Amino acid sequence: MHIAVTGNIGAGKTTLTTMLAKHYGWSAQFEDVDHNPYLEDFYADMSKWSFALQIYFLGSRFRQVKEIRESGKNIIQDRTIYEDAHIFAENLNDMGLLSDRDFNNYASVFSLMKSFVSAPDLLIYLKSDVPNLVKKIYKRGREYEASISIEYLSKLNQKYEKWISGYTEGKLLIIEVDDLDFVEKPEDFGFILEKIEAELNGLF
Ligand SMILES: Nc1ncnc2c1ncn2[C@@H]1O[C@H](COP(=O)(O)OP(=O)(O)O)[C@@H](O)[C@H]1O
Ligand SMILES: Nc1ncnc2c1ncn2[C@H]1C[C@H](O)[C@@H](COP(=O)(O)O)O1
Repeated sequence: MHIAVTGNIGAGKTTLTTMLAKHYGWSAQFEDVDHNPYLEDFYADMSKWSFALQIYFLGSRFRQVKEIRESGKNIIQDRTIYEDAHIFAENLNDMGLLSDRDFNNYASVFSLMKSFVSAPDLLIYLKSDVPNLVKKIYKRGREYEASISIEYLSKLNQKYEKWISGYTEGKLLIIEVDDLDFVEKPEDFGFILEKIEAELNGLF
């Protein structure tokens, strides 16, 4: 079984992935953030570092895809390789922060990799509006994320909505998280578990 949690920066993916892995006793796969050699530089100068960061995330996410394929374990994954390409890289190109030449180069590598990627059994999209994302990013307190603009988050949210509305690769569960506090309220976490189990009925 492979479940992936998807959503904008600060939506609660890492938190939910951790809680689900603990609840089901499954392995969790997290994004390469703390040891990422480009992320801090990227936020200081997006145009200069966007290509290097995209290639780094693509490689690191593809390593996870390979591990999921080979391990045979039940895995909960925090963000997918699709988001790197369809959300972040595309958005940087739209914003003029990743040149057409670099984006086309990136896209051709991604399209090659995509043929090796299997969709998760269930994709859980954590939908959140921009003011709530800002609050949660602030609560998390990573210094280099202080420069993230409302414009950047709004554009990413638009990309997410577009991508999710056309997602047909597998089962999809959309959870509106702004009125949920699955960290502090067990009943809110229970609500999410019920939804997941209803989607995966028969697969558990
Ligand atoms: N539903 C929620 N209710 C309250 N706080 C939340 C919720 N989801 C996430 N948080 C908090 O918001 C911050 C960002 O969450 P995180 O899981 O790191 O988001 P993501 O991995 O999507 O970027 C963390 O401090 C986390 O504790
Ligand atoms: N592909 C990416 N391009 C740019 N930035 C990215 C990409 N993938 C993740 N990120 C950033 C966004 C956050 O600052 C950190 C961690 O993501 P989060 O949504 O908070 O788990 O990496």
